[in-house]
Amino acid sequence: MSDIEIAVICHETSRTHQAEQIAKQLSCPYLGVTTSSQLTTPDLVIEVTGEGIVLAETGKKSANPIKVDFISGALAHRRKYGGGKSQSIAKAVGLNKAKKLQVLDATAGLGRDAFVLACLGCQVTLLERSKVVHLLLTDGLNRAATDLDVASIINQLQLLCVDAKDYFQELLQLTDQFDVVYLDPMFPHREKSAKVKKEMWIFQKLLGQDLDADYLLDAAIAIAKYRVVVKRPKLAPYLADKAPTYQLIGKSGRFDVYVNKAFGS
Ligand SMILES: C[S@@+](CC[C@H](N)C(=O)[O-])C[C@H]1O[C@@H](n2cnc3c(N)ncnc32)[C@H](O)[C@@H]1O
Repeated sequence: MSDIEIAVICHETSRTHQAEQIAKQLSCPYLGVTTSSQLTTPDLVIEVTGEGIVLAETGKKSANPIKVDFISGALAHRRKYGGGKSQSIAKAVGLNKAKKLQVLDATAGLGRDAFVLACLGCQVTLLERSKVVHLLLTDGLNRAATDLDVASIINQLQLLCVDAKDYFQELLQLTDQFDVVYLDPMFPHREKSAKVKKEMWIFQKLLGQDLDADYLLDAAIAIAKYRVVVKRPKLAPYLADKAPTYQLIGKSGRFDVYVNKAFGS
């Protein structure tokens, strides 16, 4: 992981207590009531705002702050018009063959893939090891849990702040708990979209690359009842250099599917 500097700020005095608590939790400084564009250091700030918790760059050029939003924007659009079980992610986890799946998303990130899977009926346990990302995701989940349209979907998600390597060790004693293990470790992005670039840049600045990702594959295969799905950029090498049983290839990304056994067997 990278060792970039991060601090907490808030937009209104009424949020001071919450911001101080978050700073304490993350063991980083609290810089008071201000905005990211008014600061030049540190590199990144967590902004506690009336509309939720945001991760942003400091400085005048700060744009596209990262915030988890399951209620509106791209994920709301995907929930309504995303194509249901004909989407690649649905086929990759096996929703064209099994109706209800228990999925372990071992690299939760901003929870977008997990949310899509929950919209399609999966129960998803999410693991996130970064305390900052876990904070953003918890905030997004809490806000969405009070929204009438998405609350029932959010109920299908359970988030844990843990390193998947430790969690996998515990699971080796309890086989068959998860039908599918889903992995989407960080990989340097080459997509052209400015927004994605900026967001990935902030994320890579915060997290670095997941250099231990190869280790996750064998452990995931050992615990998944039916299959492991790995999301990769289209041209990326296989995780752990291991060829999958088959692939689903899209425009910019692909899913590598490692089958342990057929559904129902
Ligand atoms: C590319 S992001 C995942 C994006 C996610 N699929 C989404 O839809 O938002 C990868 C995330 O996995 C987390 N991660 C990587 N290795 C992990 C591990 N061993 N245990 C838990 N989380 C991990 C990183 O901190 C990062 O937040």
